[in-house]
Amino acid sequence: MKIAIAGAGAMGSRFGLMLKQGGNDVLLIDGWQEHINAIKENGLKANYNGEEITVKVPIVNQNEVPTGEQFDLIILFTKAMQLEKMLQDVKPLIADHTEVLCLLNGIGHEDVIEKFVPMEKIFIGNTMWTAGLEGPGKAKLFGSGSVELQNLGIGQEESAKKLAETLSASGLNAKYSDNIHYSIYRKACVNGTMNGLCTILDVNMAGLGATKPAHDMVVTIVNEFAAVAAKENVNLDIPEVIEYVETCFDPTTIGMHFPSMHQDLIKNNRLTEIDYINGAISRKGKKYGVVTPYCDFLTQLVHSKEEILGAK
Ligand SMILES: NC(=O)C1=CN([C@@H]2O[C@H](COP(=O)(O)OP(=O)(O)OC[C@H]3O[C@@H](n4cnc5c(N)ncnc54)[C@H](OP(=O)(O)O)[C@@H]3O)[C@@H](O)[C@H]2O)C=CC1
Ligand SMILES: CC(C)(CO)C(=O)C(=O)O
Repeated sequence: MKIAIAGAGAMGSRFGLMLKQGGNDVLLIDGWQEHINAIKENGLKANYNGEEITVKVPIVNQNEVPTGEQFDLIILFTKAMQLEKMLQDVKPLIADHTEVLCLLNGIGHEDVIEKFVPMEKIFIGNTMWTAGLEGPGKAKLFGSGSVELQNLGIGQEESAKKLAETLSASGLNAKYSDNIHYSIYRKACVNGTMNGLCTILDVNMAGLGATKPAHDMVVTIVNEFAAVAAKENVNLDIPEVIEYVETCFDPTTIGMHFPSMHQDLIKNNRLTEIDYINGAISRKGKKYGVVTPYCDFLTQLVHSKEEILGAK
């Protein structure tokens, strides 16, 4: 399959690497020139579950996407605030048959994608895979993960199932979800707790889980997400979601991971996706008349920290 990864940071590199190793024809697309140069010169390097590997994979700057090339699949893996610009830049690659899969964290990305891609070609989902960048062209990939996805367009279930099979054939452990809005809210509860709290407290997920107030904070935040989701007819099974969120504390699975928001702000001094996670719940809460004090406060704390650190 001919696949473009639009946004080849940590996660785009992971998916690109695994899909390439799985025999697909992969093109990475990104905007970070130093990273592009490093991959062009030395290949994509990765510490892959403890083993140092190099994979030769083509990469282009999003300002110079090849005209005349068409892709079967484009996987969107930018940060939420970069999504619209990326879609504008990759527009020439979107042919009539091109399927577009969005696996970004956060809520409501379909509103942006719909401006560029016909509904029947849009697939949305989320992932529990993790990844980090050690520097330009060098990824750190450990542990295992999963993907859930569904079609947005009516009658595209078979295409969504095939897409999940394609990802799974490269070891990405993908499955079709028959209620992706539920899955996205469920995953957003993971990010709404782990990402902001680990960033403010400067710990990994296992470190957060080892603190006494962690459980109460998780319970309160999940309840705020659930109250907002219910207004959109997504009825979260709150005890199950809390249990799911707290699996992230396990140091033997993904607990040692510093969430992507921590990587952004604390490691790389970059702005965060908080407005698309807890901030989205605050905004929706105001719209629906639901109070969300923890999400409001966490959003404010992360924005204050961005200002203090002069993040860009
Ligand atoms: N990392 C993780 O473990 C997980 C991340 N996600 C989600 O996946 C999506 C993509 O995240 P992720 O792969 O972590 O994003 P990254 O921050 O690794 O990459 C996103 C983009 O940021 C820019 N960039 C990244 N690092 C630097 C740097 N040091 N200096 C300059 N530019 C840089 C690059 O583009 P540009 O130069 O154009 O800005 C890059 O394409 C997000 O929605 C995230 O929440 C989901 C699950 C796990
Ligand atoms: C759940 C978690 C923490 C890892 O998949 C993530 O989504 C992130 O790092 O942003």
